[in-house]
Amino acid sequence: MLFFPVQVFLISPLKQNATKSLVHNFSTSEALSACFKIALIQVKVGMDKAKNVANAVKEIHKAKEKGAQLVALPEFFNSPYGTQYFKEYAEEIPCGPTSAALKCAALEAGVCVVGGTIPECRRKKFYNTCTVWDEKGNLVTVHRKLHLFDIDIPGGIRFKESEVLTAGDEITTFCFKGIKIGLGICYDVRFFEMAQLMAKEGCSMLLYPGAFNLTTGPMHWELLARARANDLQLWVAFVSPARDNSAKYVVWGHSLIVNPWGKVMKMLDEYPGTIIMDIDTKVVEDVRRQIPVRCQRRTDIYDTVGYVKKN
Ligand SMILES: NC(=O)CC(=O)C(=O)O
Repeated sequence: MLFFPVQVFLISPLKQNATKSLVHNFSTSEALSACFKIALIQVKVGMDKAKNVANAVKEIHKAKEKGAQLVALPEFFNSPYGTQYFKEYAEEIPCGPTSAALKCAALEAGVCVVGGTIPECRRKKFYNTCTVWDEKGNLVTVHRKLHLFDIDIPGGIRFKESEVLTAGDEITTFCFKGIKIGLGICYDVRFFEMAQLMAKEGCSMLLYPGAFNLTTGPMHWELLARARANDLQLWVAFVSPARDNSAKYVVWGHSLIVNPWGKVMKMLDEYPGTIIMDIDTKVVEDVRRQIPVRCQRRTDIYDTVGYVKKN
């Protein structure tokens, strides 16, 4: 087998700006300052889908009572995590019951809901999909997990999402109160290039519903959140389900928010809970002004991303 080094430009289908071919300098006029209150809801997920959804809806309303304006749920909040469950729990978007419940919760509470993820069936394929609803209950966007979680760590964990799921093929950002938020799902966070594209698009925050496990969680969960926040100088939030030790896939929990300095501002343990936090995107500007790596890049040396293409 021959391997050829190939130089490629980072060009990607960005939903908000599909026609824009990306250059490698960060735009300077992108981020408007805004303050908002975010809630990250770490719920326990069981076998009963209706109960999982009702519980999430109840927590959305509680977060609203605490002043939250944007409420985010975890990965697979309506379904247990496991390839054996995805087809059974899958729904069409937006006409399934989970979409209906999220739409209604967003409208009744008057908040933006980032609906974690659910198994989605679409044209005979299955996806791991995040929906975003505005405070009027309109579906703003969907993100389908781009990188499927296929790993094998002997003595640790083996998981193969691709046995059942199909990967999405678009990068997704959306606007909330004038700022751009980038969406990724769990394993997506390991792929720096994806996060970098969203930062280049002008995101001030990256939000990842995720469900790491007891092997990778302690090693990489906080590390990855801080790495993305520090490298890209933006807010990063991860939202996990709470831990259920009787589940086949035991999640790490530890939903967290990291500021653009790379500092963990709030982190839960493994139990159900909610993080409520004021997000000020002015911090993004402050960090970027004080440590101006974005305009110090030696793009003359590394303007392109090299990879090795199999032929
Ligand atoms: N569950 C995932 O998608 C990712 C994960 O657990 C990991 O990257 O580790």
